[in-house]
Amino acid sequence: MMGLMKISDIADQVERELVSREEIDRKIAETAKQISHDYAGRDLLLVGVLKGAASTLVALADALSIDVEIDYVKLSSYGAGTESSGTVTVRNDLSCDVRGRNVLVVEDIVDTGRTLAWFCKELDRRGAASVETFALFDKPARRTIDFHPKYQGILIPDVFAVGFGLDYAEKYRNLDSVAVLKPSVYSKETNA
Ligand SMILES: O=P(O)(O)OC[C@H]1O[C@H](OP(=O)(O)OP(=O)(O)O)[C@H](O)[C@@H]1O
Ligand code: HPA
Ligand SMILES: [Mg+2]
Repeated sequence: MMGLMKISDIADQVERELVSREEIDRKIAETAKQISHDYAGRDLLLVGVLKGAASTLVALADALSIDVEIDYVKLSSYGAGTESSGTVTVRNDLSCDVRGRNVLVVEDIVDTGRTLAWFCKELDRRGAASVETFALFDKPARRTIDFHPKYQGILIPDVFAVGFGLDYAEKYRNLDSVAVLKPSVYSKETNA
């Protein structure tokens, strides 16, 4: 692994590690194997939900043994804070037509479930042949919508997490594992 930021690089800001890099690598490898098996011989379009899913999508695509097409959509519901606004908006749309395609939506995290539930419905509306989901991290305690990704990720407790794509105020996405920040980080960053 090249120079991704590690917890030791920002030890002053981190309270504790939540998910190790080894656990992430294991989950990605296991899921990639399952997806390669499930979609063998079929067309597959991977859709990463920006910005958070970028790290997960690249890691997953690298671990697949089947050929796939890749596209991205930018959705947003959280803004700069730690609470979902409740409204999902498309900030940058897909560059392709999903009509008749098998789509696998790739996310960093499923939290309330609003983003994935909304986007899956939208893909159905656009005429996708099939729509499945993978979220690398899963916070079931926070669900407000009954949503279960087909490929289940690593379960995490009801705490705000950063790293491997997950941000706080657009920072920490390039941390190589997942951590909980010290409360002092949140109290300092009012308008930074
Ligand atoms: O299950 P939910 O409660 O909908 O939360 C999950 C979504 O929230 C985060 O995105 P965010 O809107 O923060 O955008 P980002 O990916 O650019 O950080 C995350 O990447 C998921 O897309
Ligand atoms: O715990 C989280 N961290 C960062 N972004 C998020 N979006 C939903 N939950 C989270
Ligand atoms: Mg975010």
